[in-house]
Amino acid sequence: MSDRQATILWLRRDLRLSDHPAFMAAIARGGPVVPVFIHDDLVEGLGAAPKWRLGLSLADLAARLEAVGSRLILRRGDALAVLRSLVEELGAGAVMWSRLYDPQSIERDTRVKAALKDDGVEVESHAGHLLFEPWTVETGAGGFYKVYTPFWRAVRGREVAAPLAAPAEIAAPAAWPMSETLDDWQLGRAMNRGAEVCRPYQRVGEEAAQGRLGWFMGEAVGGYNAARDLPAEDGTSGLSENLALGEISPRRCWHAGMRAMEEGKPGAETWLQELVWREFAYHLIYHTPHITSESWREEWRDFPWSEVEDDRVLAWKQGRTGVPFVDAAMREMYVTGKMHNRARMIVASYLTKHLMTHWRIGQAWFEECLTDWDPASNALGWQWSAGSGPDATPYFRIFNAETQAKKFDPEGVYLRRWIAERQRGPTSTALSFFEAVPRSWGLSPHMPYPEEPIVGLKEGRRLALDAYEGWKT
Ligand SMILES: Cc1cc2nc3c(=O)[nH]c(=O)nc-3n(C[C@H](O)[C@H](O)[C@H](O)COP(=O)(O)OP(=O)(O)OC[C@H]3O[C@@H](n4cnc5c(N)ncnc54)[C@H](O)[C@@H]3O)c2cc1C
Repeated sequence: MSDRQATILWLRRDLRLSDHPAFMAAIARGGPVVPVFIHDDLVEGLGAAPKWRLGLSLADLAARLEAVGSRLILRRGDALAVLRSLVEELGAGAVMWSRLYDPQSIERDTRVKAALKDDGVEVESHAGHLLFEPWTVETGAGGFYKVYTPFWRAVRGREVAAPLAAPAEIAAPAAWPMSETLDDWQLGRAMNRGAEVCRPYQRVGEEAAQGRLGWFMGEAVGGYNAARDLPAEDGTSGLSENLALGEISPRRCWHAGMRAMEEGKPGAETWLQELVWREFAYHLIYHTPHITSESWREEWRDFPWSEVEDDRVLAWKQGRTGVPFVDAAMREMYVTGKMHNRARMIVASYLTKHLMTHWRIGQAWFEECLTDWDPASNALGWQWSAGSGPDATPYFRIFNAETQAKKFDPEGVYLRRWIAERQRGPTSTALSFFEAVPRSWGLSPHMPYPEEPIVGLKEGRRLALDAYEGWKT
């Protein structure tokens, strides 16, 4: 065995053992494999909820690795500096990782790859986070897709390789390098008392994710077409948190969906289409990285959105706008770390249209609060809702939260679940919002619910349309 046979596996958003091409490639090199997670500036910059959720995932992965005789090494610092020092300590000959596609990760990974190669280290980046690498899907004219439906048509018939099994054994180095601990990192610090409230809603790790996928395909996908629009129902897969951190691979999801489709389950194709929305979001973030920070359509960059975080924006964040559907959804996110997709569209519409506030403010708040936060899907979701993005809903399509509630929550179950103030005997779920929020917000379930919306639905619609007309001309 050469003295450069050890391989470092740099884990990031691929926190699983099965269907992990980079892991298998590291094992195939034949020497010991040292899995490492680096707490660098990108991790430091995560919002409170996704950072806390990452910590739960790392703890789960560390336990899984130990069960197969391996370990998860934790190090804090600049990624290149940490990898260089581990290469030196271990005498490692190679570093491998699964690719990421957001602009910050690409910038970092390109720099790290070039420097390690200059040092004479073998470096390989592998697929694993997506079904289709963004540069492999091209329009007839040779460009990238800007519209979802032709993107879906281009990929739906493609061969997707079957998921790989988890390694049964991972060779360990003669001596494990020093590791920091998750306790040292305190990834949940910014969650404060919210962590305890939010914890029961998290389905953490590979085993839980695969179990949920099995449940969804067995019990729920058949009813997905109708249930996916009903925020009070448990009618969607709930796998976004697992996909965001790579606790489950999209390939595993794809194959499960395909099997359900072949079995004639009615919602399966729609579900696969949703999975491909995630791919589309990554296709766009790769080809047009400005989607994360600027209105994707250039002409929208001077739209008169406010970027001031005034009292109305605070009311939106705190679930106190006086528009029950909006408030229920914002509270759902604060308590569970997730929000139903229809609710995401409604709160985004209310912020960017009724409150005439820039989508970036909403994007940043979601980044703070979502345990399924994903750089690509969040950016696309916001720009789609605001009207500034690719294949976006037209700006003048303004959701009416009241009509939406009547249609998709006709019995008011979702509203009662989340808004305590409007009830005599509120549920513990509704009350838990007040246990999760910062004390500094000064909220209590005994406060009266706002009598009037901060901006009425009709009034806000008119203001938004007037602003749009004025801007267009
Ligand atoms: C303003 C806004 C912000 C959003 N931010 C995020 C985010 O930060 N992270 C995130 O994962 N999703 C985001 N979405 C997309 C969507 O709301 C969630 O993916 C979905 O609610 C997750 O629930 P689920 O796992 O039960 O989905 P299912 O309905 O079971 O769908 C299966 C999977 O498909 C993908 N998917 C579904 N809908 C979409 C979509 N519209 N766009 C992209 N991928 C999709 C997800 O990975 C999801 O897990 C956002 C949507 C909007 C409108």
